[in-house]
Amino acid sequence: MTDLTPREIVSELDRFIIGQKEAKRAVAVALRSRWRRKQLDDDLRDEVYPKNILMIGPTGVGKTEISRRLAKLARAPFIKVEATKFTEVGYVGRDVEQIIRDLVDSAIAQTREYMREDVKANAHKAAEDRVVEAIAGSDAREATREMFRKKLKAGELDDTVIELDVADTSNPMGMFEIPGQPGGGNMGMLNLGDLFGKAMGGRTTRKKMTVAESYEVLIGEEADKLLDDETVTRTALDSVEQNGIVFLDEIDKVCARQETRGGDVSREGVQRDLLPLIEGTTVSTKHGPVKTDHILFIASGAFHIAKPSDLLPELQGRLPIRVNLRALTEEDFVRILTETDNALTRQYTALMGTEKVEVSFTKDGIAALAKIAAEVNQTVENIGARRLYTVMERVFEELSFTAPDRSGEAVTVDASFVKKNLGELGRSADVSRYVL
Ligand SMILES: Nc1ncnc2c1ncn2[C@@H]1O[C@H](COP(=O)(O)OP(=O)(O)OP(=O)(O)O)[C@@H](O)[C@H]1O
Repeated sequence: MTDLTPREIVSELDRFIIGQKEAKRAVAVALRSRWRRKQLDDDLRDEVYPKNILMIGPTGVGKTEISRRLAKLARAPFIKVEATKFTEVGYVGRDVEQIIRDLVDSAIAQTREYMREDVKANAHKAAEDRVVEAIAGSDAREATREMFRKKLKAGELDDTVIELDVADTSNPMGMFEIPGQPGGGNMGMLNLGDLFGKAMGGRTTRKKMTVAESYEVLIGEEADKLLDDETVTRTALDSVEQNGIVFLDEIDKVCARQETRGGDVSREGVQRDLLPLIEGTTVSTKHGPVKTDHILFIASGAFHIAKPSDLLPELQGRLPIRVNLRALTEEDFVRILTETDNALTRQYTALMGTEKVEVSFTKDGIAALAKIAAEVNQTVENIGARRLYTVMERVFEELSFTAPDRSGEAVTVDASFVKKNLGELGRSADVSRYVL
């Protein structure tokens, strides 16, 4: 849970996403509403429902990215699901509950990660003891241990190879489905490795590695020992119920439009199946029941053909906040390429830097990249900012391959570099359909 104000949340999102102000504001308010709800008295708190959002906009303009970044900011469990998945053959109504089960699984992994961070200091000490013991032997005198401990801290032992008993995380017994268990899917699955692993105090395996390598492994292992599974699970379940975010993509594709019949029946069925989750229900998972009442749902779709008003009225009512995201322009592409913290120009420069090739971009080089991306989007198919990835990959193809032979060189990506590496591709819709 974060106590950032809406303005602060938007400014954090600005670091990664260009434009789309309306959507950023909406998610910021939704997150702040959670914080406000937490401040209320118990009885009122249960009455306040999340401000679920419907994001409307073409593909690749930042809908998922905004939601994912928001979740990261709030340390909230997050899952993205395509609503159309449930129209596939073989799916039945209750399968939508799997969304919550998957959310729980990822929350457990995430919670463990965060809690690991918290216990790391203690784990560090325990890992150090194990390394020293592996080097000095278990019956070494305290003075000897101390001497090794000092060397260890100074990094002098990093390349020493030691043998250690570490937890065996491989699972030869695999997953075992218990026949006749109701609920299907994961409910009836038991991980025998988990079961026996715990019952028998964990299997271990003897491994050779350098001290430097062993450290990370041991810290992870020691941290896990300090964390008890029950606390992790309890915290994760609570986090899902109070902070969870479900991103439901392609919701427009499960709209039943009035003029069509047939296949649409199953689509409306999917909406009906999803409804209880959004309205608030209890889903049973192998870790315990989860109430979905306060999970934030962000539904999204292009709504090119169907309209939001084609959604089931009950569903419309549960997605009260509507925001439009606009298609991205050439100018947006220039900004996306340069201004965000994770801008592609930065990524490529850093990646080539690992080969000691110094890449720099000129203004006209970036303008050329943005222009081509915008043109191909227009002539072939508009896939939004995703086009930048394919264009960049193509422009860098040659350099990516030859970089190891060009160590020490400087490469300037200007308009002519872009032109040279794309050749006629950008100009021909027929060719770019396949390569860009
Ligand atoms: N406005 C933007 N600013 C910066 N990067 C963006 C923007 N829009 C999209 N991107 C980048 O493009 C990629 C695709 O965006 P995203 O996954 O958010 O698409 P989307 O709108 O959710 O589309 P879809 O509904 O098809 O999943 C991401 O890697 C994202 O970082």
